[in-house]
Amino acid sequence: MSDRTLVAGVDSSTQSCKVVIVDAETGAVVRSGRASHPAGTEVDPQAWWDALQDAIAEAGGLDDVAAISVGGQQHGMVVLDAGGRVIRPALLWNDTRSAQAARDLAAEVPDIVERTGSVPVASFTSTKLRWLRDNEPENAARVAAVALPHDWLTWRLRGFGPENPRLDTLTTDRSDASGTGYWNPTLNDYDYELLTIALGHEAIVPRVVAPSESAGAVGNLVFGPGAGDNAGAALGLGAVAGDVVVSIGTSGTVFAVTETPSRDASGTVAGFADASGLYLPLVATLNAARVLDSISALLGVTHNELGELALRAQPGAEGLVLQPYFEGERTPNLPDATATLFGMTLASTSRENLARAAIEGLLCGLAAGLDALRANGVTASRILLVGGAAQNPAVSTIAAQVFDVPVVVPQPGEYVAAGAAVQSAWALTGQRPAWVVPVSAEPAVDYRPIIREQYAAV
Ligand SMILES: Nc1ncnc2c1ncn2[C@@H]1O[C@H](COP(=O)(O)OP(=O)(O)O)[C@@H](O)[C@H]1O
Ligand SMILES: O=C(CO)[C@@H](O)[C@H](O)COP(=O)(O)O
Repeated sequence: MSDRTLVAGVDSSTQSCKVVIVDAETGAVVRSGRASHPAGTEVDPQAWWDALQDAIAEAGGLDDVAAISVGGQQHGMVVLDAGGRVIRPALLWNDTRSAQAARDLAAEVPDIVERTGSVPVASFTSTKLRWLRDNEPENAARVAAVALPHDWLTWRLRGFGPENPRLDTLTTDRSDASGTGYWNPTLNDYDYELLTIALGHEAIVPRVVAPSESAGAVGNLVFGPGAGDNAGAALGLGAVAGDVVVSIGTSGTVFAVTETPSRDASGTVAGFADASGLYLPLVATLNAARVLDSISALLGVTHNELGELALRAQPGAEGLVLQPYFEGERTPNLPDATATLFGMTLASTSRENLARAAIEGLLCGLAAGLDALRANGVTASRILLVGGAAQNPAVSTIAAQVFDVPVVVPQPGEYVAAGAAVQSAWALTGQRPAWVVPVSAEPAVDYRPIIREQYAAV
């Protein structure tokens, strides 16, 4: 039997659950597993639990693992009754039904940006609680505790649930707490009054575990605090000042680790916290990797074939511009928007140009996010490009044409799960590990202003 110490990290993301088991000394992945989540913006958390069990089993189980930490999609509303039962399916970050509730909360609490660092949007948990209060009052009345996806999975893994409903043992971390809409990043604590304003009554919220602290142990298995997925990726990548992470998963996100909190009154930049004790100003779009899923399906090609088509077209796709608001949009805040294709002429309307317009459109949304971060004081020396769609060579090539700073593509990997594994090692040893992240591609800067100019024009 090996004498090396193994730690696990989980990413319970929108589309799937990923588990990595790594060498605590080096961070090298020893085993991994993955299982799909159901589609839709409303999901029974039991499906995440089942997927987690499957992914852990595929990763060879936890018998020889010393610590585990769970990262996950942010904001999802998991409401529990006094018996620890889930009251209704979770509303996910990309469910836009609470758009009006977000506007209502912003109007009722004029100093909400000072108090939470962010203008509320439909993604945030607080707006989902307000929607519940207004639309399902019987369910709202039963809410005894509110948790996030990573909080609930950690609690279940620690042996709690309807069979052992100790709501006071729920835990979270400051990165995920900061996305609820009722947490104050400056005071480093919940704003309980905002929670009550949202839900209509008081409720238990998970204890916020510090970055180096353990969330508990079961037998010999130590639990790290867990994190929101974007903060997890920042940890997994070891992002430092000057690094701006661009993640192209179900969501598109642009974020950086900063020493000071941000408060963008325009609502473009969310003033989140990171998972190391610092801050994580972040811009999120609703339309990212699935834009490419959709256009690949439309063209009847694989992702790689879509990339090949796109690279056969010229930058700017002969004027064809896809504004990819397939699921409404969060940034800009247009929850009811739909996608539009501009600039169709007989010459521009080709498969190659459509493939390129899809990649350019999703990247232009993210480049606008970079502009907003910069306007809020973030320095960008390079882009770290991650997430499912970053694995596509055409995406990184075109990213080097859309962003005006160098793009670095780390070795393909599950960086949210890797960040959770960092937390596991940190909780186990008391020391934050400094694992090396190899780079897989560094396309030369090839900035083509025409792409963003055309997009801005529509
Ligand atoms: N080579 C590729 N090109 C484009 N998109 C891809 C590629 N590989 C995976 N994807 C897409 O990436 C998405 C999954 O990315 P991931 O970061 O795991 O998402 P999430 O964390 O939101 O669940 C899926 O929509 C998938 O189709
Ligand atoms: O809402 C946000 C960030 O504010 C999203 O980034 C979610 O956290 C979901 O992430 P993915 O599952 O798409 O990676």
